[in-house]
Amino acid sequence: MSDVQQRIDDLVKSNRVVLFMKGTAQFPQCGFSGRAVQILKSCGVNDLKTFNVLEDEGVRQGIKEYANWPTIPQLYVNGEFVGGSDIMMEMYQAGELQQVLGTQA
Ligand SMILES: N[C@@H](CCC(=O)N[C@@H](CS)C(=O)NCC(=O)O)C(=O)O
Ligand code: FES
Repeated sequence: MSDVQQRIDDLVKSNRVVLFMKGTAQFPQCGFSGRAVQILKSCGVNDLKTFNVLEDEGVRQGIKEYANWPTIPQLYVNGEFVGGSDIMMEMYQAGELQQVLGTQA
C-alpha cells in the first residue's frame, strides 16, 4: 500500500464515522459536501470525523482509488465505504443510513 493509501486506511479504521469532504462540517465548500453533512446531522450522528480534501491534494486523489469511487464526498462507517451524497440521501430516505450509523430510533 502507498503512503497515502495507508494514511486513509488508518483514518477510516480509527474513527467510526468519517466523511471525506470539501471544507469542514461548519463551512462546507461544495454543495455536495454540505448535503452530506446535513444528512449526517439529521441522522443524529455525534461522533462525526471530517477530513477536508481541499487541504490535502494527495488524499483528494488517493481517496478515489481507495474505494474505487470517483468523487467527493465519501462516507465511511466502521471502516467500510458507504457512498457519496446521492447514495447517502437514498439510504437516509429509506431509513437505511440510520441503521448503518446505529442511530435509528
Ligand atoms: N453525485 C455525486 C456528487 C459529488 C461530485 O460530483 N463531486 C465532484 C465535484 S465536488 C468531485 O468530487 N470531483 C472530483 C474532485 O473535485 O476532485 C455524489 O453522489 O456525491
Ligand atoms: S466543488 Fe464544484 S461541484 Fe463540488
